[in-house]
Amino acid sequence: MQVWTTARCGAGTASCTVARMIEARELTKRYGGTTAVNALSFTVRPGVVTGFLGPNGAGKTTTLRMALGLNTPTSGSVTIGGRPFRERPRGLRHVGALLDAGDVHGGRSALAHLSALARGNAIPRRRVTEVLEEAGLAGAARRRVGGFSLGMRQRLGIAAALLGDPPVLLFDEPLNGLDPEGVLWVRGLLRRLAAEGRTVFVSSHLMSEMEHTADRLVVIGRGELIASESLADFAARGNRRSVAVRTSDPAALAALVTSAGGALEPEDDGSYTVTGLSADRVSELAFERRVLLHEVTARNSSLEQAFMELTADSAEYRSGGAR
Ligand SMILES: Nc1ncnc2c1ncn2[C@@H]1O[C@H](COP(=O)(O)OP(=O)(O)OP(=O)(O)O)[C@@H](O)[C@H]1O
Repeated sequence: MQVWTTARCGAGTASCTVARMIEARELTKRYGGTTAVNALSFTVRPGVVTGFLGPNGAGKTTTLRMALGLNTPTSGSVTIGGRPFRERPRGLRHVGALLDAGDVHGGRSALAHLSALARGNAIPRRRVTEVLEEAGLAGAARRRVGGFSLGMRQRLGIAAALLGDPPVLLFDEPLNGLDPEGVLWVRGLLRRLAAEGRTVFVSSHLMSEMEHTADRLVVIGRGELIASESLADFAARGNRRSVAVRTSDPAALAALVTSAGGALEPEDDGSYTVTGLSADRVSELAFERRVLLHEVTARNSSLEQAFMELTADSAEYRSGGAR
């Protein structure tokens, strides 16, 4: 079903791109002694899904709230289309957002909630019906939101974000509480919104949620920028060219590896991990110097591992068993 009508602006033109960009510059937010966001700079462009990733407490919600003018930065700035969001006269028709799905009056029906938002933002009433259908809530439109499950509230929050047919969309953890069908729906929706030339910025603390959806990533830890790049570049960064090796002459292998610029670390199971060299290079070196290898295996770290490695030092909350 094609519900979108107003969000196109000659997608791809330079002025359209600028009008839809989210830009954070040295963005900082302190709460008393806690620095939630620290000198954060990044750019989010239209036409792609940008994942906003970070461990619990990294500062994602605080950043999104500042982008939406709900929190004031301590210093620095965040703009949408070159201006702070507060100065935007068109509200939901310019920027749609899902922040806290629970933040809806429980006594109202989904229909009444969306209708009130539509009235307040000069959005045609037919959009309410369209987004209820899009979110799979048409059958529950007249039910009180207080009786909604977490997943239904998420769907309602997403419907509200879509209501103004906005060219810029921000979603804070949109997959929370959704069933598998809902997860697939959101993934498809985010990709479609981006393909239509919109700016789609979506937060998550799980790489597994983003790796099938996002084209680019902004990764933060303890409020600071860790990476702002394509998914492929991020994966390559985490891929430390590690090679698992077994040998009966570790001293000779260590000398070879070190002289070639790599490093050798022993593992608990008697094998060794070589970093800084490819598996082919390790094999060649060992062959040239007659060092017998019993195993040479290239290890590719997954995106999840890359995320864990790069955010390990900045994760505020870790379970006791996490390494
Ligand atoms: N209103 C507030 N007052 C004091 N501290 C706050 C406030 N809001 C957030 N913080 C702190 O700022 C830091 C960042 O919180 P934030 O909610 O932005 O992180 P997050 O990345 O969205 O985390 P999560 O993935 O758990 O939702 C945390 O240490 C949090 O405790």
